[in-house]
Amino acid sequence: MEVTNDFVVLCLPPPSEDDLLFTEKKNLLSRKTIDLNFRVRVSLTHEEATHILDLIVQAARILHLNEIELYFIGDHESGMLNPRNELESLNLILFVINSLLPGAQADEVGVLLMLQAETINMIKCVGAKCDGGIITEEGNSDAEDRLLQWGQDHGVKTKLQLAHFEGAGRGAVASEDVVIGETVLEIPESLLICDNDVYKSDMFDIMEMSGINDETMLLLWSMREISNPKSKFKAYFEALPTEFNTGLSFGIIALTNLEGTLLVEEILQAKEHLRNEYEALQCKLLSNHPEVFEKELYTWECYLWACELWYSNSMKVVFSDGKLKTCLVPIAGFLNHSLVPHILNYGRVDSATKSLKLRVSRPCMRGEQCYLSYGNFSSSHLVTFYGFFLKGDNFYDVIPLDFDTPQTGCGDWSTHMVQGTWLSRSKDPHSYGLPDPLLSYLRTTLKDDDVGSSTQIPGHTDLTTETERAVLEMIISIFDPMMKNLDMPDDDDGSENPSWDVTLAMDFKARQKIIISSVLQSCYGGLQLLDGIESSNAS
Ligand SMILES: C[S@@+](CC[C@H](N)C(=O)[O-])C[C@H]1O[C@@H](n2cnc3c(N)ncnc32)[C@H](O)[C@@H]1O
Repeated sequence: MEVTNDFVVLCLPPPSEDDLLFTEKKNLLSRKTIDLNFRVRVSLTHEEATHILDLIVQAARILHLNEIELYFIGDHESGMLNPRNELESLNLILFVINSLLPGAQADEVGVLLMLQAETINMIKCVGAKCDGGIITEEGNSDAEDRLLQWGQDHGVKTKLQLAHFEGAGRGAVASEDVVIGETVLEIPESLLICDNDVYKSDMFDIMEMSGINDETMLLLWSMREISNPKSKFKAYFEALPTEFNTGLSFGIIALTNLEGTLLVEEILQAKEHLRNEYEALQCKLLSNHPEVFEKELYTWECYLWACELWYSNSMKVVFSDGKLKTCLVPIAGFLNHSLVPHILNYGRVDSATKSLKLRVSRPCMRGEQCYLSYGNFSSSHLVTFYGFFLKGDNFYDVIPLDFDTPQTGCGDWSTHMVQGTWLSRSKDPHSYGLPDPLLSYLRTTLKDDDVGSSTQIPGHTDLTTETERAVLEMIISIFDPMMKNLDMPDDDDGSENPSWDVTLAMDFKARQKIIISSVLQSCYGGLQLLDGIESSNAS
């Protein structure tokens, strides 16, 4: 800690050089003239503390940007971007404050406590926007009870219990109040299901000789292990669902309903890839070693089930030996996903206790569903690999745009994209809810050089109505056909209650239409704005 008489200096860590967005973050901080060292006067009033905290949060938000967030953040915007970024930012600030407190002088403690209380308050406000889900059933099945008991017998410590939630299957509920930073679930490293278990099995040598990669080995191993009565993980396997209902299991009517969306391509490509892999395995391995790979355990259906299990339930964890492994995590596998999660970062085994500790980044009250973040996934990724998507705003639902003309002097973005324009935080009417990098790319590409005939936009010396019109019309020309494709009537399966996949496909398509329609509406609104400027200029 650095203490200078009347000030406490609160330092946020600079962007890491290992961060792929290191340069972009440095540049953004410098464009916004944000310094990461904040001199906080010890005699601050509450109002002044709130103001300085606001500046600190703005800096922390930049440090936690991912690529999509960086694309959409405008240079002139402020305020919360999305719950994940906000929770990460506020937790970093809390960490910095908490690490200053033990060494603080008496007069510094007051201001630090004020900042700490305000940060916790902000974290609670982010959490208040989360829908905890509706419990449809309490109490567990025998298999779930056996798994929880097995966990307890093997050193799992938890403040969670199970419940069933509407539309989400099982989920975890806090059995007592859990405060920020507290561990809600602790699992010994030895209970994580990973490649170590494959290495110990009699299948390993055959698979290694056949050149099978680690992830496929895990799939093949789990396909047999699930029916091994002596498996160490019997209780885990017995508590798994018999069907996963992800996009990979969509039937033909559901896929037909998705026509016109990028999701249909994503699912078909993923499925084709898996089918090819399976067929290659059959030639290479399954038919040559029937004594190990028993025919009835290694059907295409079983292979697809195992893929769905690993895609929807696995986690990437750094083990105590420093190796990053994909693993199945008993009991943690009951946690559902949210865009306003309690557990954000869980990817490292604690080397002191040799256990994976899942800590909460926002409080979880007794009886409340405790959520995990599976990652910054779009709805299409969630549908394909997890079989659901979230009803609220998903910041990662973007529509990529391909342009032939190369970039010239308008940032380093190699691809462009849009998201629902209602998510834009820009107050400038000439942003039309669209991202800055896309607008500057199109403005440069479509610039009208005939300055004489152009009408300048008031307040924007560099913008003319002609160029703006060309930009908006270009975007409309891309999104109008997309909307028409999606406007085809839905093809339900003829029953009053369409099957789960058809319902999910129709819901997904409806969401895509809302996003595309928001882009079109914003562009048409922009054209009207330009009409108004031109007509007032003419009169
Ligand atoms: C890791 S498991 C979580 C436990 C799971 N609900 C169960 O009953 O076994 C992941 C699966 O849970 C479901 N899921 C997770 N989060 C969800 C959410 N927010 N809404 C609906 N379903 C969700 C999806 O089916 C997903 O594939």
